[in-house]
Amino acid sequence: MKTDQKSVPPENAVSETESLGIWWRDARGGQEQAHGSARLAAVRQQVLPALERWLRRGLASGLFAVEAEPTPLVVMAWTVGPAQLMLIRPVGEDDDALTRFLATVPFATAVLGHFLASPHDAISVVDRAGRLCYISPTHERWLGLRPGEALGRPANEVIPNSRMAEVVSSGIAEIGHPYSADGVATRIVSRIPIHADGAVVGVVGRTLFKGPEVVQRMYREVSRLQSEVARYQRTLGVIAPEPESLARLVGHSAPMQALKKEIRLVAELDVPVLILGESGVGKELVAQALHDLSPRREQQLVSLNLAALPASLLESELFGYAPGSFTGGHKQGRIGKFELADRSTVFLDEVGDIPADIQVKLLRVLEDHQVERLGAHRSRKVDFRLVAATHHKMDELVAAGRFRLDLFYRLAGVTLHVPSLSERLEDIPELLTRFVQQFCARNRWEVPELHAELAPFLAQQAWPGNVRQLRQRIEEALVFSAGQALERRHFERHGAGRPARAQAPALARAVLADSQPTMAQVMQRAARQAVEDLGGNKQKAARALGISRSHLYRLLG
Ligand SMILES: Nc1ncnc2c1ncn2[C@@H]1O[C@H](COP(=O)(O)OP(=O)(O)OP(=O)(O)O)[C@@H](O)[C@H]1O
Repeated sequence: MKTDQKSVPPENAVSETESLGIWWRDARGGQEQAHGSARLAAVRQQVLPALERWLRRGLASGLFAVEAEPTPLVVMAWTVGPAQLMLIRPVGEDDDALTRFLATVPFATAVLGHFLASPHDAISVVDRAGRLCYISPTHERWLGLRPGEALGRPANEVIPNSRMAEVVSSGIAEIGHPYSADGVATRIVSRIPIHADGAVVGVVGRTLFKGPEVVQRMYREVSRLQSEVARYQRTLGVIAPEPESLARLVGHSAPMQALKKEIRLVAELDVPVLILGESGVGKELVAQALHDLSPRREQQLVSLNLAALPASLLESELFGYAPGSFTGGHKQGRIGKFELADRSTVFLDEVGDIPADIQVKLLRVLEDHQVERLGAHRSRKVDFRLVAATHHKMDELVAAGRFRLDLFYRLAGVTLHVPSLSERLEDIPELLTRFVQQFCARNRWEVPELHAELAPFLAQQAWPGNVRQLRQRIEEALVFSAGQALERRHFERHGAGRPARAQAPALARAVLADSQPTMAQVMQRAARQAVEDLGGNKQKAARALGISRSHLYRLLG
């Protein structure tokens, strides 16, 4: 055991059983008195040097330990006028923690003093009535109090939002609570009830001034790490294999990543989705992905292109017809797309082209999911999810009175916008590689080398037909590359500088023939010319123009 005193010789030992003794000295007259154990006088030689040291520090009172056999002694000392008074007692095994602390730590009072005066801790003590009986200087300064000013006052009058009185009543400690004087938690507070004889006699409050800064530092560090993890997760999201349906949608440009994220989010939900975007951007692939990632994926997606059908057929395709309801129909009647899509998704492509009378019927079906076949007198409830797509600007159609606003709201529970190729030219290298690989796989070709200048060259071209047109141009170039390395010249075989025109000669001719046509006129003329050039084969004409068949039908009128 460490003390500031040498060991007392055994003959001067104070036994464990000896009781408290009082020693008194008149500093001026040197007069001494001792009361208590007769053997107390025997430790005088050990106690006095410790007392002198304490006196030299000029303190009015003190606590110190003195080593003795068989037990150490605790000395409490006071200066009263010119006299010094000491209470001396041995430390026993049953002594409380404080006494043992005092007896075993030679600088025990300095430790206690540190706690009371620490700039990082504020201490206050209330009695059982919740009145302040001690408040440390640090706490006084923080609260703007003069020394001793708050003593005897209720804690909740002096300390904003104090809970000392509550802890006196409950007797339950509150450890490490955030404390706020004015709504912003800047301190950590512990309130500890002190029990004596089975009752709460007071509460010690301890406010940590340094703690919150540490907590805030940790919080900042955790936030930094969290955002780092999120960044890695985002990166991994790109690296990790995508679901197949999303992988079919080639492209990792920022707009495509955003779109894929939205698809994942929306797919799960049973809301109608309207997919918007120019012709050939991949709206159908988006619709398929929405279905494949939805809870309805076990069933087949049911699709219908509304622009590719004459109005007379559209109604029966959508809603079906009852047996014998019209001449030329199947005898046993026919199920419509909505019924076919029971527990699945129905995808209505080119929904902006739907005739007005069918818009009304469609609205009715969307409102209550009741489908009535043509010529039938009963309707049937069908559990379908609707996904629709259009290249039209729907607000313009609605403003022109060509599309019902109420139907638009029904369709567009959520709208997804598919970016045009010009908005994501950085996807061209990936699209080029994918389309080349797919073409070669289909035709059992070896994948040719792709010239380095190819992707930048393609990115410089205009792609009014978007990805569909790009794909068609790549496949055409592959055909004429005859298995050699794919180069720019394979895209320029028509001699035109711009592949967008070169692959659509009819369109180029139409543009050159008339110096002032509107774009719509140019497109219309090009469509007619292409159909004529290709012997009336609309499928081939659409391919040659780099547009969808439905788009071609629209142009032909
Ligand atoms: N991101 C893409 N990744 C791979 N292929 C794509 C992508 N976008 C479009 N395509 C391809 O382009 C062609 C047209 O796609 P799709 O039919 O989905 O376009 P769309 O927007 O529905 O066109 P439209 O409005 O003319 O019907 C398809 O061959 C499709 O595979």
